[in-house]
Amino acid sequence: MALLTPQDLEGLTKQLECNNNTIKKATGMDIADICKQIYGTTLDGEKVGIVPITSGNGIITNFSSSLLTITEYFGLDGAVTEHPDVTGYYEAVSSDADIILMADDHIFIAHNMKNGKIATNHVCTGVVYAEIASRYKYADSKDILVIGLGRVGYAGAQHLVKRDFDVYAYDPDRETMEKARKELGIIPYDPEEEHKFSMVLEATPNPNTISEGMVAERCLVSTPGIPCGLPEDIGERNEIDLVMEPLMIGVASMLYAVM
Ligand SMILES: NC(=O)C1=CN([C@@H]2O[C@H](COP(=O)(O)OP(=O)(O)OC[C@H]3O[C@@H](n4cnc5c(N)ncnc54)[C@H](O)[C@@H]3O)[C@@H](O)[C@H]2O)C=CC1
Ligand SMILES: N[C@@H](CCCCNC(=O)[C@H]1CCC=N1)C(=O)O
Ligand SMILES: [Mg+2]
Repeated sequence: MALLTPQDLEGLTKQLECNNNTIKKATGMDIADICKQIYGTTLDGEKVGIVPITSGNGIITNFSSSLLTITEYFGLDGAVTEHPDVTGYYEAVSSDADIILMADDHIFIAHNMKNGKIATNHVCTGVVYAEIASRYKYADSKDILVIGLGRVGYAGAQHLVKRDFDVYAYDPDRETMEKARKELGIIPYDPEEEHKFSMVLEATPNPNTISEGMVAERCLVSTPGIPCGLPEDIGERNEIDLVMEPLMIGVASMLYAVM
């Protein structure tokens, strides 16, 4: 499980504004519209309790404050609890929070105390980044490439198959590829084939996972993967729209998912 670093979270609001502009240009919708489309829900100033968790690698200095920024960006009433862990959870529930946000090193959840709905960051991130890629206005077909079929990528591929896209995928882990081919019906991407895509979802923890042969002249690369999988030179040469940021889009998806 690749963990965020405080550096990843610097200038978060700026990163979100920049990505929202790219998303609007590339899809005609902003992040809130896209989340509303995915879940059929809206946000209405809900109270959000953010509970720091000290387990495992411990508290990431600006993680909770980043969540507070995100909840406020989407018009919700967020608050970070004074204490972490069980004491913090008790504080949030006693303060009548509608939604609890908290993460250990493995799972990051949004839990709606009023309707019981619960959502994880990795599934919500996969789904929202997949949805963004799939709404590219200049797509040349329903072909979409998914690079990385881990917890995030697999959820994204599943969402795209459900939405009737022709989902090609690549992951070096053979078992994962076999599972995705059998369970999702994805088409294994063959690098030998000269098949260039106008929509790419990348969800790997490695750089340079996107090669020249994968991207069409005009392409939307939607990637939650950290670090960026798109090599600098390809990004400059082709007309590529890049949607990439470390946390906010996935959290927006979690909030809409539990309404
Ligand atoms: N931006 C955001 O909001 C979020 C970002 N992340 C990031 O997304 C990335 C993926 O997270 P998870 O799915 O939880 O990780 P994971 O470890 O479950 O899955 C990663 C997958 O990528 C595959 N992979 C590695 N190198 C590859 C390559 N060259 N080509 C194709 N596939 C390759 C691995 O075989 C593995 O199946 C991580 O960097 C994580 O930090 C995760 C959650 C939210
Ligand atoms: N326990 C810590 C938070 C740990 C979050 C680890 N999870 C990640 O880094 C995932 C979430 C999005 C991308 N990676 C705290 O409360 O400060
Ligand atoms: Mg995100």
